[in-house]
Parts: sequence; structure tokens; C-alpha cells
Amino acid sequence: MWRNCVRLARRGLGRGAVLRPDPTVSRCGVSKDYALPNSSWSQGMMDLYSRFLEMCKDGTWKRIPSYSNSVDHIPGKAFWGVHSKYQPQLWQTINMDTEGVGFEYAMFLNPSEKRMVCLFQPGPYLEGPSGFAHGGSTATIIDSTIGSCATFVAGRVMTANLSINYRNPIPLGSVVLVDSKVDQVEGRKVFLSCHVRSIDGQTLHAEATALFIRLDSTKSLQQQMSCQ
Ligand SMILES: CCCCCCCCCCCCCCCC(=O)SCCNC(=O)CCNC(=O)[C@H](O)C(C)(C)COP(=O)(O)OP(=O)(O)OC[C@H]1O[C@@H](n2cnc3c(N)ncnc32)[C@H](O)[C@@H]1OP(=O)(O)O
Repeated sequence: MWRNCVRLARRGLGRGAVLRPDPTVSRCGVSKDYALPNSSWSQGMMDLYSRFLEMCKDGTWKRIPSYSNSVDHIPGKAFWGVHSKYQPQLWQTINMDTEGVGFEYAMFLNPSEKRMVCLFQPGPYLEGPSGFAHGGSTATIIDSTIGSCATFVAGRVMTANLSINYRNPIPLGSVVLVDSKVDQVEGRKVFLSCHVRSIDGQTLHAEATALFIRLDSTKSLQQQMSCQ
């Protein structure tokens, strides 16, 4: 399957094909959960996913679907994306319409530990150095995982600072675990840290720290930004 994805990706790129959002989702607004197993997932990704699903059974962990923002999972919090006309497209941009070529991922939240993990399998469209994930895609998945974690703790947040040390390149098609947690909350500031490791835990691919700032919950993002 992985070889097929690479071939498909290369063919598509060769013809200058443009990936489009899934029309069934963007046109009628029906949400599709992209953070679910598909045929592009490797055995390692499937095994890890099953392990976390198992841990969801006693309520320790909670699976975060792709189609709804993590804010949606916090009781009493408003849906962050409701003010944005672009919200329905966000997930397709991230996951693309062809399985396996972009960001394949699944997120799980541990509320009591204020921890969010992301199982991440980068596809060929994310290539930076030959055969490895582009650093920007690693930054994206880190920011999204840490951001979801901060969102769970503080509600509507934005990244103010993200500092990443890249330790070892991530091979395309491999599976890594992005493990983030909240370290401290000071007023509107949420400090977090994150490690990206291979699934056997032997390779540290990246480590990061981040500062997120909580936004005014009574304003839409657009109102918030136009006030500055
Ligand atoms: C791929 C698979 C996806 C999976 C799917 C999951 C989806 C899950 C989605 C949810 C997760 C979203 C994750 C993405 C999140 C972004 O990508 S956000 C986009 C990137 N970030 C931005 O564009 C932010 C741009 N900056 C800003 O808008 C504003 O500077 C901010 C950050 C909102 C802060 O502005 P403000 O509210 O006016 O706050 P301000 O008064 O300036 O600062 C408050 C305090 O923070 C401090 N501060 C502010 N900035 C900084 C800084 N950079 N460094 C240090 N201190 C700072 C200030 O000094 C101040 O401190 P005190 O004086 O109170 O001690």
C-alpha cells in the first residue's frame, strides 16, 4: 500500500495534479472523520491505534475525531471554528483526499494528565530531505498536537511561541508518537512541551516547547484580531 501511495503521489505530482477537498464534505458540510484507520495505515500505526483505543475503554484516554475541533470536546465550550468560513476545509487540507499521501494521524487526550498524543504517519507529499519528512510538516503536527492540548486546558488559544529541536529525521511512511503535555498555566499563558519519538521509543526525532495565549472567549477570532 505504501509503495502504491508513493507511486500515486509521484504520478499526481508529475502531471501537476492539484489535490482538492473531498466534494462530499465541502459542498454539503457533512463532516468526515479523517483520523480513523484506512488502508494506507501501516501495521505499526494500526497496532498503536488499537493500544490507545484499548486505553479509552476505562475513560483514561479519549479519541479526538478530526472533524471537530478539540474545543468541541470540552463541556461548556463553544465550537472554535464556528466563526470561520474556512473551518470545513481545514481537515481536508491536512489529510488531503488521497489516503496515505499527507498527514495520516490520530489523536488521543488524557484529560487528567493534561496530555495529548498524536500517532503520525507522514506520507510522500510531506517529503523534505529525500525520503524524510519536511521539518515544516513536523512543526505542523507538533503545533496541532500541542495546540489541541492547550485548547483542552485553556479553551481558545493561539501559538505565541514554538521552539523545536530536530534530533533525528523522520522517515516517510514510518510511525512516530507526538507526545505533548501542559507544564504550566500562568494567567492567559499556557506553557507546554512535546517529544516526538519512534514507536519503539528508541529514536528521539524532535523535542519542542511552546507558549500558547488564551484568547477572549466572548469574541470570535476575527473580532479578536481586528481589535489589535
Ligand atoms: C496536521 C494534523 C492536524 C490535526 C488537527 C488537530 C486540530 C487542533 C486544532 C487546535 C490547535 C490549533 C493549533 C494551531 C495554532 C496556530 O497555529 S495559531 C497560528 C499561529 N499563531 C499566530 O498567528 C498568533 C499571532 N499572534 C497573536 O495573534 C498575538 O500575539 C497573541 C498570541 C494572540 C497574543 O496577543 P494578545 O492576546 O494581545 O496577548 P499579549 O497581551 O500580547 O500577551 C499576553 C502575555 O503573553 C506574553 N507573550 C505574548 N506573545 C509572546 C511570545 N511570543 N513570547 C513570549 N511571551 C509572549 C506577553 O508578554 C504577555 O505577557 P504578560 O505581560 O501578561 O506577562
